[in-house]
Amino acid sequence: MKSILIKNGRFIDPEQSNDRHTDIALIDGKVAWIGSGTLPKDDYEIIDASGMIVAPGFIDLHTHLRQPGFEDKETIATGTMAAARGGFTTICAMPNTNPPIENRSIVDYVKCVASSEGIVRVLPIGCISKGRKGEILAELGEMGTAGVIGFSDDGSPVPGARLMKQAMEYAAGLGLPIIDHCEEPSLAEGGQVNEGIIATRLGLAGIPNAAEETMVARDIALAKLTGARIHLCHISTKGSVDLIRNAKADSVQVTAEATPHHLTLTEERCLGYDTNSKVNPPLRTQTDIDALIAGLIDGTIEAIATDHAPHSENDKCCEFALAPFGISGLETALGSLMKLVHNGKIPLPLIIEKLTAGPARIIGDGFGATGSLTVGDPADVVIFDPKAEWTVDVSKFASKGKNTPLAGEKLKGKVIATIYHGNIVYKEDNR
Ligand SMILES: NC(=O)N[C@@H](CC(=O)O)C(=O)O
Repeated sequence: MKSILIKNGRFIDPEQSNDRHTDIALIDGKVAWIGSGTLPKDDYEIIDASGMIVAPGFIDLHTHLRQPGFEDKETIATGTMAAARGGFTTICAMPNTNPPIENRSIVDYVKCVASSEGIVRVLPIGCISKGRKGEILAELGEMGTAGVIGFSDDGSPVPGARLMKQAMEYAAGLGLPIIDHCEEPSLAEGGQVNEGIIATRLGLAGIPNAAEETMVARDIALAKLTGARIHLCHISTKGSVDLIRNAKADSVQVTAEATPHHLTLTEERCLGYDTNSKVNPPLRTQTDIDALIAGLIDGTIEAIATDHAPHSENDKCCEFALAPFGISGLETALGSLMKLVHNGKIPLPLIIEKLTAGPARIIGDGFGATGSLTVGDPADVVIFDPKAEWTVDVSKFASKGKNTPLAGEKLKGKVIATIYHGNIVYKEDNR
């Protein structure tokens, strides 16, 4: 492995409150030197990061890798390549695969394929219930021993409060979080887009805010009762942000994530019946976006996670009501989020924190994702140009999922290189 010297970049590491121009040396897969004292002598590959941001590699708490079972949509190989192109060095793999990640052997399978075919760190998440059916608990204890970072039936809620309570009790005993897809099924059933005037104009059934908020409220109550740690996935409504803020004030152990699409796109995106705008939870309103942004700023929401949900072109090429939910998000995350920086809504260091230190704290120690760059840390680094403009060309995606409503859109902010454990796993052409 060749040592790397990153020169002249603006180094932003929110965990260390670092924001300064400095050089960084990476040796043997670790951060070896940051700017002060004598640079260790070595035969470095030099990366000139003038005008660029140098930050800890991004961490995605919510990625659908689809393997095993849905390799036509994505594989661990293609999903980790997409992650690298998006600046992510750690991704957490959701268990709605086939078979689902519901016991030790499937956790081992994902880890094994990730170590041989993946190019960034993959941390599996185990199911809460067997078959994600919400009926009986999955093998939480053995999956905990096998190294999952938490438990989730993501893609489906856990409808029964009693089972969720039991899951929380077990997860708390294992010191792991419940990673919660909050959706009240009887309210969401049949819904295609956000409930409101746009759904009416489209003639599609709506999914009300309350479908999410009812479950957020229930699971906050259960977390308070059990003392468990819960992490709420893809929060999309103002009401959810308010509930989480109040729960934190009440010392409930709750954390939350928002996605780049829920932070930047409104329900109007669905007006052309573009199935690539169909996502669960649905794109909401500007009021919700403003509340999510306020939640990021005041710490109610700790992380930005992509909910990368790749689907094949065949799956999405159909009537809106028949299309699966999901947006392919790893490769457009940074460019989308930079809109919020360029229009003054969120400062750049805060966006970086929500992609690094924020998710790292939720994962916790012992999984290798530090979300920070101090000497001795794994050399997981992203280098990006905050001003580079580019057009989203899905034919260039590494992901098999070309399903993004941003196809053809101009974004400003581009990953130039991603380094995982001291290896360059992505570098833009001609750099
Ligand atoms: N977020 C999505 O729109 N889709 C997810 C699952 C889900 O949460 O519905 C997927 O796995 O495709």
